[in-house]
Amino acid sequence: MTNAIEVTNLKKSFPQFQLKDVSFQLPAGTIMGFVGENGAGKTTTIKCLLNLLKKEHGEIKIFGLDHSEHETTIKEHIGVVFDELYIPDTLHATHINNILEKIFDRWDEAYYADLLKRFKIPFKKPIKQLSRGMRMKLSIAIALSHHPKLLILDEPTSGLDPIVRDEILDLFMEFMQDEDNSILFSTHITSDLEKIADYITFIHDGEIVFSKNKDELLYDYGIWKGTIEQSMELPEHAKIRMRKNAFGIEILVNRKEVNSAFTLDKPNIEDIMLFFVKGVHP
Ligand SMILES: Nc1ncnc2c1ncn2[C@@H]1O[C@H](COP(=O)(O)OP(=O)(O)OP(=O)(O)O)[C@@H](O)[C@H]1O
Repeated sequence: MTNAIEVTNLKKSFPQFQLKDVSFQLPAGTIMGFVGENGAGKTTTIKCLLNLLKKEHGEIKIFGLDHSEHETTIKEHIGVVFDELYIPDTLHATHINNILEKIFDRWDEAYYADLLKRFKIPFKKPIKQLSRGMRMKLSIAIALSHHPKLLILDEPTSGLDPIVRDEILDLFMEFMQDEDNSILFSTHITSDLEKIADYITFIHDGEIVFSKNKDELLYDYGIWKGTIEQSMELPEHAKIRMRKNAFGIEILVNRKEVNSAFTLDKPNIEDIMLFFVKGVHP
């Protein structure tokens, strides 16, 4: 399987923040959720991928090509959505069509019009008069209308109600019907990822904690609950992170290393993130 994105040892520093040797691969034909708390480095990584920020070190390949050397070719095949629409807000959807058909060789005016109709976005209303949900849907329609092979989405569903989020997730699933298409999707809404992601990459304080197949991730970890004394019976090497709660302690464990006599709860993505961010080494 080829990779849509390959990031190797990416470094970027700001005065009070560093991306530290960020590496991950997004296999073509799959969806990766990119998660981490506020300020963890998701947008910085995405901006480096898109060459909107200059990396200091490392290698970034998109469709197997260096992202900077082949920037123009690559951008013809990428659709990008940020959490806001960075377009002058006096423009309306028809103006945007007239501009983008001159920029993208593969701009599909009919498909753009279809998406606007489907999302009930008015063709002739200035962007500033659209609701947040409508602006996001417009942004997604724009990203899809030159038939990209890769969508890079930075919190595309944040601040949207569950109905609109569901419509947008459906559209992403439709996009994935072409089996070469891929999505990198940064979000805080981990339940969206539980629905659609194949891989989860978790960044914490500028470092990748894991980048794993979602099903393996959810299967490999378990949550054990009990008292400190009872926890002594768990093998030390199985324990990953520990948290205290009102009733005792919870330990994130490597399920394969724990005897089946122990009862383990199934974690979700949010549980796993919380253990890594708030938990301590046992
Ligand atoms: N241009 C900049 N100059 C200085 N610091 C910056 C700049 N851009 C981002 N940062 C800092 O880098 C860190 C990572 O920011 P980033 O936007 O990548 O996080 P994020 O994971 O996308 O967060 P959020 O979920 O809140 O969007 C933050 O501490 C931020 O303040």
